[in-house]
This record gives sequence, C-alpha cells and structure tokens, in this order.
Amino acid sequence: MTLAARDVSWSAGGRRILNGVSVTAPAGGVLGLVGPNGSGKSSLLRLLGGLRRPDAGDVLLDGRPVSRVRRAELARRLAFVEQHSATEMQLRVRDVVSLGRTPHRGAWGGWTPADEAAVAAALETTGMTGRAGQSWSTLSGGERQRVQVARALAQEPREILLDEPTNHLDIRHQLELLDLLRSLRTTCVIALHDLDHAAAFCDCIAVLDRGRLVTQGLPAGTLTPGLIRDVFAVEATQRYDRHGTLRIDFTVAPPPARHRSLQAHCRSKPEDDRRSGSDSRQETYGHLS
Ligand SMILES: Nc1ncnc2c1ncn2[C@@H]1O[C@H](COP(=O)(O)OP(=O)(O)OP(=O)(O)O)[C@@H](O)[C@H]1O
Repeated sequence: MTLAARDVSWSAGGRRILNGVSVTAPAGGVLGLVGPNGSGKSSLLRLLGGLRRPDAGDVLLDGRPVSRVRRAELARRLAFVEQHSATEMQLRVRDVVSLGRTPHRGAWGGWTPADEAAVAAALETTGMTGRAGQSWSTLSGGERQRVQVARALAQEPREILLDEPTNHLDIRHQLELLDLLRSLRTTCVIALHDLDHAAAFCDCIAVLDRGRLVTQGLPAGTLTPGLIRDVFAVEATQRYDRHGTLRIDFTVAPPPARHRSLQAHCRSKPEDDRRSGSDSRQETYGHLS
C-alpha cells in the first residue's frame, strides 16, 4: 500500500464536501476517481496530495499519516498535476519542466547530470522536446497540459495525482497519456470524466457521488450499467473490444427525422463527388433543385 484515504471528511464554505471517504491506490497501479460534477474528485485529490487537511479521518502514505511525513519528503515523492496549473508567464517550456527537479536539490545544490537527464526524458516522453525553448505563454491548452505532465514526470515521483489530465488533449494525446501513466511504476490517482477511458486504463475505480464513496473495485465490477444509471443518470453497456479491454458504450437517442435533411447538406461538395467518382450529387443536392 502506498497512498490511501481512511474515512476522510472535509468541509468548505459551511458545507460538507467529502463525507467519510475511504479509497486505496494500488501500489504501482492506477486508481481512477470518477463521479458527476461536484462529487468531490478534486477535493479528494487535494487531500491525498497533502494540499488540504481533512477535518476527520487520515490520509496515509505507506501507512503513515501524511501530516507526519516531512514536507521535503512529500515534495520529492508525490507530484500533483492540477486542472489549471498557474505558471509564471515568462518561463520557457524547459524551465517549467525543470521546476519538477526543485524538491531534489539541496539549498546549495547545483544542477546535476541526473537533473538534466530527468528533464530530457520527461520532455521526450511527453513529445515536447521540440518545444523546449518555446515560451510557456505561447503554448496551446493541450501543450500546456503535456508540459505540466512533463514537469511531474521530471520530479520522478513515487505517487502522481492528476486532476482531469486529458482535458484539452486531442484524442491521440489523451490515449497516449493514459497509456503512459499505466506503463509507469508510479502509483497514479487520476480524476477522470470519461468512463470509457477509466474502464480501459485504470486498474481500480472509485466512484464518488455528492461527497460520498459509492464503491471502489475493479472496473468491470464498479462501472456496471446499474451503477452508471444510478450515479450518472445515463444508460450504458459494457463490452470487451478485440484486445479484451473493457469498454463502456453509452446509449444515445436516435436523431430526429429532420436531421436527415440537415446531414445531407454536410455530406460532400459536388467537386468532391467528381473527384471521388461518386454519383451521389443528385442524391445529396436533389432537394435544392
Ligand atoms: N474551497 C471551497 N469552498 C466552497 N466550496 C467548495 C470549495 N472547494 C470545493 N467546493 C465545492 O465542493 C464540491 C466538490 O468540488 P470538487 O471540485 O471537488 O468536485 P469535482 O468532482 O472535482 O467536480 P468537477 O467534476 O466539476 O471538476 C463542489 O460543489 C464545489 O463547489
């Protein structure tokens, strides 16, 4: 066991946000936190990361209350990727990633080859090597997200907490990031909205609803159609894809009839039809004549 919350409660603004929540991250594995908006995922991540103290209960790191772990040790071994990381605007990408090495350097410690190697590896892993010299302020949302992940990886943590890390990422980078996190030996706790991604990439799932833990367990046993209906109010089914990976499909109502004519407008331009040798022009544009 590395990281766990035991019966934690936390209040803010005169309201109970988390109520007696217990979760355990599998050592070296990926724990996915899922739940509707406002269910307490980010709040629980902050308690797990030692950024906030629970009003009741304990966060345990290797069985020790996190409040008793020295701040320096915590800063070295635990990395946090927040949803909206604020970083000084004038920094370059390499500088931001290098901040991940700060906890490893003593008061008078210089920059070492080990620091250099960790930063280079983190840039490479996240596909940002070519952007190392670019100003942070000029990056797109998805690039910033990848740089924040690179900064966390450069820290070489034993535990990494990520709040919606796939936000802003295109689908390839979403899948690559989740695959990367799964491949690390680092214990990961990830708040995720995409239940299909949670099913496919997490070893263990904790479902939160209105500040309480509904269940924690293996993806197939937790993300059941019944639970998804109860907690998220949508219909879903489980299936296994051709690789044997659990996937979650959602039932979407069929489009209203008028959408068929709207879709016809979008199908293709006449020039595209000529290029592709298609004879669909009459079918596509017939309604305009
Ligand atoms: N400092 C605070 N003061 C008052 N209310 C807070 C505070 N922090 C969080 N909350 C409230 O606690 C609830 C849980 O917030 P939290 O951000 O943990 O949820 P979440 O599950 O991460 O939501 P989302 O999926 O929308 O990101 C929300 O209703 C939020 O408004």
